[in-house]
Amino acid sequence: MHPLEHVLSDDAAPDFALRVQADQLRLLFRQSFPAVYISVVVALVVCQTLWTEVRHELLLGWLFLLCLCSLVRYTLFRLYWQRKPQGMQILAWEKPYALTLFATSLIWGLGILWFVSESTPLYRLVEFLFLLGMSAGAFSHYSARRYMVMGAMTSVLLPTTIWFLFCGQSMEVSLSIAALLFVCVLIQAGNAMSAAQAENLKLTYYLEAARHKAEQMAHTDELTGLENRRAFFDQGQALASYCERNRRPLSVVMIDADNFKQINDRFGHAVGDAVLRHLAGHMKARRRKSDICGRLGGEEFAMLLPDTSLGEAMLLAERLCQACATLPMSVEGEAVLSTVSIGVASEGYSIEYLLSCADEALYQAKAAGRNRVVAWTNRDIIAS
Ligand SMILES: Nc1nc2c(ncn2[C@@H]2O[C@H](COP(=O)(O)OP(=O)(O)OP(=O)(O)O)[C@@H](O)[C@H]2O)c(=O)[nH]1
Repeated sequence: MHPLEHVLSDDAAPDFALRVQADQLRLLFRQSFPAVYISVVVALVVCQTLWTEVRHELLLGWLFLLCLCSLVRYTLFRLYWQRKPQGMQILAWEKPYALTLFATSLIWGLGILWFVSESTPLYRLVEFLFLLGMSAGAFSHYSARRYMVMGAMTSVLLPTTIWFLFCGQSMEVSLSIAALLFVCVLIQAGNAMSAAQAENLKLTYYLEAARHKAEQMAHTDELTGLENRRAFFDQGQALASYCERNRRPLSVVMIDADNFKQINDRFGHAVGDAVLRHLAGHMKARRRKSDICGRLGGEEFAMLLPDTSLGEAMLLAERLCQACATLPMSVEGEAVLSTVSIGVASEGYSIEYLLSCADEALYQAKAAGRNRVVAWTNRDIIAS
């Protein structure tokens, strides 16, 4: 288990292994493009060096094959930059990337093997040095994906190394043993690098997810998923300022569960919590995107409605009141009904003042027998 895993719930932790794979592939596309050119340039140098040593048609045939494969790889990179695959889409590019990489590496490995078999010992040494250089290049370019670096290095180096090992010449055998050691060391270093990089990426994802969760927790009421009191006031004030600047109406609806203590006493606190979530569900079902719905504390809720007149807010409040009174929650086969009393106000642009008006109206609704909506006006209080 990762040390940061305990701060994340299961749904907050996406499939990090796949994300690592996708990001490593993205890194490969970014860092390995120069290898397409370098491979062709080095191949030209090889041909020039071996021009007097190896048959020309063999050299040119090999160079042609290598250029063709490099062209396919170049096209792959161009397509990748044009399409810019997002998120996990990039995983579909892994196969063509790996196939073209292994094809290029094999052309190198088998081509030099052929040249070696036609060359004098001095040229064999030169050819082998080219191979060592190419496999070191593969290490630096493809280390982001372990199997790619191993595949590329072994395809380049192994054919000639094996040929050297069994050709019976002492210098070639020594070279092949040195090359095998070289490959082992590079593979081990490649494994360590790739694992460290994967661990770093995972750490970044965990920190990202933990920060996102902390941000959510800071403004969300854990029980109902609505905004908490602080967020309601913070976001509410910004919304109120916007309405004031644009001379738009702003209303607040304050909701309080009726006789909630009795529900807790009769069914227990857990059922009481479920009833609060049920009430919050009714609010969520009626909110517009621009509305702010919050739990102010205990069994008291509020909705801040921009662009909404008192009459429109009354309509919404009455529907909400009716839904709470007619759509009970089922607990172990028994219907649990919790009515609500609601106070509505549309008076100015101060959240504190709006809430105090709505609270006054709510108090009147309770006093008048609960399960009703009362609107506050600056003239008088009007009951629906
Ligand atoms: N289950 C549960 N109960 C809560 C929570 N917060 C507050 N309460 C309870 O809500 C009840 C509120 O009781 P009162 O303030 O007397 O109000 P009421 O019983 O709804 O009566 P009226 O508001 O006058 O209709 C108390 O028993 C609190 O313990 C909560 O998060 N979960």
